[in-house]
Amino acid sequence: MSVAKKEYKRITVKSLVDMKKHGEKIAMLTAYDFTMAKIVDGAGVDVILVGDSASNVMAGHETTLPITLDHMIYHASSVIRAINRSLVVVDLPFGSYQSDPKEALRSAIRIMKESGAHAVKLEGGKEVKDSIKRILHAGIPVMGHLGLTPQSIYKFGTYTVRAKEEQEAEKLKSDALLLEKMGCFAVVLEKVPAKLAKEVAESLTIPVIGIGAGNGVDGQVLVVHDMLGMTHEFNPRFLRRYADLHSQMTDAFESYTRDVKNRDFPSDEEQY
Ligand SMILES: Nc1nc(=O)c2c([nH]1)NC[C@@H]1CN(c3ccc(C(=O)N[C@@H](CCC(=O)O)C(=O)O)cc3)CN21
Ligand SMILES: CC(C)C(=O)C(=O)O
Ligand SMILES: [Mg+2]
Repeated sequence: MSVAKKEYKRITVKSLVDMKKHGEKIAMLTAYDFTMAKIVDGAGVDVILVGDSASNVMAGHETTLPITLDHMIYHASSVIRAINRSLVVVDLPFGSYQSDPKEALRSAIRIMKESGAHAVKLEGGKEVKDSIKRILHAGIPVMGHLGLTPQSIYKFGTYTVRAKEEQEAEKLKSDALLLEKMGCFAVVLEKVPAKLAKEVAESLTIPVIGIGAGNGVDGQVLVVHDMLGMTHEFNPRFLRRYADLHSQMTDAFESYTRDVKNRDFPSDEEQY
């Protein structure tokens, strides 16, 4: 099951559903800029998420709430210019889809038209079903996002595991089914018990992409700066670091500073 059975020249929303059918796991990472997206795409990552986590990682905000639709379009258009193969999904930011379905559709259309992205993602289930329907009716693919939904952080107060209680778990299961029934092409499950996430993945035909949702789902997503070890103060249990860029970059910046101060850089060969 672990070996790719098919070469996908360009990933489409349909390829992802195919991958699930064939038992091929889906790899997704975030990217917010051209240079990073070029590397992520070139490495064969299936889906690039232009996440509203840019609010934290790029802009330094405490939460994802402040980032605007204009900011998301700027990030997404930079990413789109870099990619050859990956499917690019863009988060609808807080405030751009919750008020009413028409505004949700207008926001989704702006993302598609002004960035060239392939799909949008938004947080929530039943509460946002009319908005999701409206966007889908315009022919825009929608990815759902359930479990820990950071745009609702002030409702919950913490980033703890979600859906540990029976009632919340039941709501999550019915929301996941609703998203599939409406026509979403995939759903992200964030920070929920692995057993529940597996159950949801097995009950759906659309892929379930997990972050802190265990190994029983159809794919995984991480924030690229986290998995590269750049955000060394962010330490959730679900995070696996594939590089230690914080220390490598610190070493590089310290060496550069030393070389400049010592008049070692530039050398004779590095000037005209
Ligand atoms: N850098 C970054 N990585 C992310 O994965 C991410 C963002 N930013 N911003 C938007 C959301 C917020 N996400 C989060 C935020 C916190 C935890 C978390 O586990 N925080 C604490 C534990 C909190 C608690 O248990 O009360 C931790 O252990 O770091 C997980 C996902 C995921 N997203
Ligand atoms: C953590 C992922 C799923 C996300 O929504 C983001 O990066 O904004
Ligand atoms: Mg997000």
